[in-house]
Parts: sequence; structure tokens; C-alpha cells
Amino acid sequence: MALIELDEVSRTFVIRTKAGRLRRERREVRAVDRLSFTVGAGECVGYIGPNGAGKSTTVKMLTGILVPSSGRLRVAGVDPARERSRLARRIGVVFGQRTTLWWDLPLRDSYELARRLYRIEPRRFAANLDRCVELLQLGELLDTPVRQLSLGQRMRGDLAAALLHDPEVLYLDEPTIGLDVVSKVRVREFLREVNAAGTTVLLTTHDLTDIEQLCGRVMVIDHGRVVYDGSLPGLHALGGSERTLVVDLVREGAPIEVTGARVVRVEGARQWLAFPAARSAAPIVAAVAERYPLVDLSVREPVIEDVIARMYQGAVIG
Ligand SMILES: Nc1ncnc2c1ncn2[C@@H]1O[C@H](COP(=O)(O)OP(=O)(O)OP(=O)(O)O)[C@@H](O)[C@H]1O
Repeated sequence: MALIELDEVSRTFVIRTKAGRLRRERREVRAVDRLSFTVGAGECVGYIGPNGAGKSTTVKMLTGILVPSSGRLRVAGVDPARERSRLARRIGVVFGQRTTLWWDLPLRDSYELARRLYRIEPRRFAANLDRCVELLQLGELLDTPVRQLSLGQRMRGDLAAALLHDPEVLYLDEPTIGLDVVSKVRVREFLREVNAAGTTVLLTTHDLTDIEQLCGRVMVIDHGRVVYDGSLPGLHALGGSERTLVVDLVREGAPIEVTGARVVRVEGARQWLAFPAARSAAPIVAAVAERYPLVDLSVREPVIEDVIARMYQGAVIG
């Protein structure tokens, strides 16, 4: 069953700019351009694209904040713009850069407000809160005012707030932005559990590791249109994008030689090895670790803009 359905959805903005002392120019920006796609119940879909591609505009239309200029849009069978409050009970939204929590109140009070706002039945509320507190390790934070929380703690608090009313669909906009490695891991683990329990997830991010670890399907949007819909390895394979293994050796040495990767940069005891992003890093990491004395290793994902640029090149060449 499709939970999210867009059929030829467009959204234009009119921008008026000054052109001379008195004259104003009127320009139309088509942020979303005859966009069609469906997302099935239980899917976790990565929604990625360069800056200004139309991602936020899509998500705003899916929540009912923005009205489409044309086309048909349904979320859980509801027209978001027409029945925004009815839809609000069925969706959860988390924006990494903003919080829905009350700044001066303890976390617990924001949750209590959500309970009243969504009229969540008390037993269900208690069970959901317990589950979120356990999975997100919020126990010790419940009585802390939100303004005193770290970014990672606040994000975990926001995730719980978005899920207390058991939404069928969860929209996430950059949920790991600015978080340290440990917090990122915790947030991703939680999202995996939420999705495994049946919640449909639409995830907007600039961090390809989020997509790699959570989404079986990725949609790339550019200039308001879907330009790729498939798996992440498939996207990498299209343009031949590469990941980088950063290796800190115990001491400086000759460039590392392992099958499947090539050294692209050397700086003192640090070496950078590029390898196809569609392939697993595991055999390369194992080969390097076996043959070279190491201090540290890390894998860097390519940036989304590069992957998309390469995808276009691949599509032209291929
Ligand atoms: N309220 C608005 N008024 C005018 N133009 C807008 C408005 N909102 C978005 N746009 C324009 O629509 C286009 C798509 O913007 P949108 O914010 O949806 O992109 P995005 O993919 O979310 O980008 P980012 O990754 O930078 O958040 C951009 O050209 C943007 O300038």
C-alpha cells in the first residue's frame, strides 16, 4: 500500500527583485516540477539532492505547510493541505536544525504537552514514552530544561517527541547534522528500530552514511524532479563514485598497496586510498590492517554533490 503518493506535483514561488530605482522584476521559481513518486508502507527512503533541489519544499507540501501549485498529493490517504490537523496525528516530523521542544521547559513537560495536543491515550503514551526513553537513553534527561541539552541530547529528545503519538510516517530533515560520531550511531540505531517496527520513513540528509545504513531506496531530486530512484550502491555504480579510506600508519612509509584501492594522497604517516563506493570497505580494511602497522582507520563517504555530478556524467557516457 502506498502511504505517500505524488502525482505531477508542482510548486512555484514568485520572487520580486529590484531592477532599477522604481522597477521591480517578477520571476517564477519552480521549486518542485511535476514530481511523481510513491512510497510504500514500511519503506525507509532517502530523499537527497543538491542545495535548492526542492527537498524541503516537497516535505513542506507533504506536511501541509505548503500548498502545491498543481498536481495531486496524498499522505496516508489524506490531502495534507486540506486536512492538516487530521494528518498531524498520523505523521511525525523532525528538523535537525530546529526543535519542536519547549526551550525553557524540562523535556518531560514538552512530552506532556504533546500528549494533550494529540490527545494520546494515557496508557499508550506511557508505553511509547518508556520505549523512547529506553532506546534513546533519555532517562536522566527528562527533568532537564531543553536549553541545557547538548545538540545530540536535544535531537534524541526531538525524535521521541515526534513518535509519541505513533505516527505512520516520519519525515526527517538532516537528523544527524552537527552530531558527534557516538550520537550519530545512536540516532541511526533508533531510526532503524522505528522503521523495523513498521513506521514509514522519508529521510532528507547530506550525510550518505545515514542513507547507507538506513535506506534500501534512495531518490535523488534535482531542479524539482526525481533524477534517480533505486539503491544507493546502484547510484554509486552509475557514476563510478568513490569512497576514501583514510589510514594513519604508525610511521611514514611507501604508498600502501592493496587490491581494490589506490593511494590518492600521502601526508606524512597519513594515506588516502580511493575505492569504488559501490563495493564493501571490509576486505580493503582487512587487507590494510593485516599488512601495515596502524594507528587509526576511517572511511569517508563521497559528498552528495559529487555523486550526483558523476551520475549525470555516467548517464551521458553510459
Ligand atoms: N518561500 C520561498 N520563496 C521563494 N523561493 C523559495 C522559497 N522556498 C524555496 N524557494 C526556492 O525553491 C527552490 C527549492 O528550495 P528547497 O528549499 O526546497 O530546496 P532544498 O532541496 O531543500 O535545498 P537545501 O538542501 O539547501 O535545504 C530554491 O531555488 C529556493 O530558493
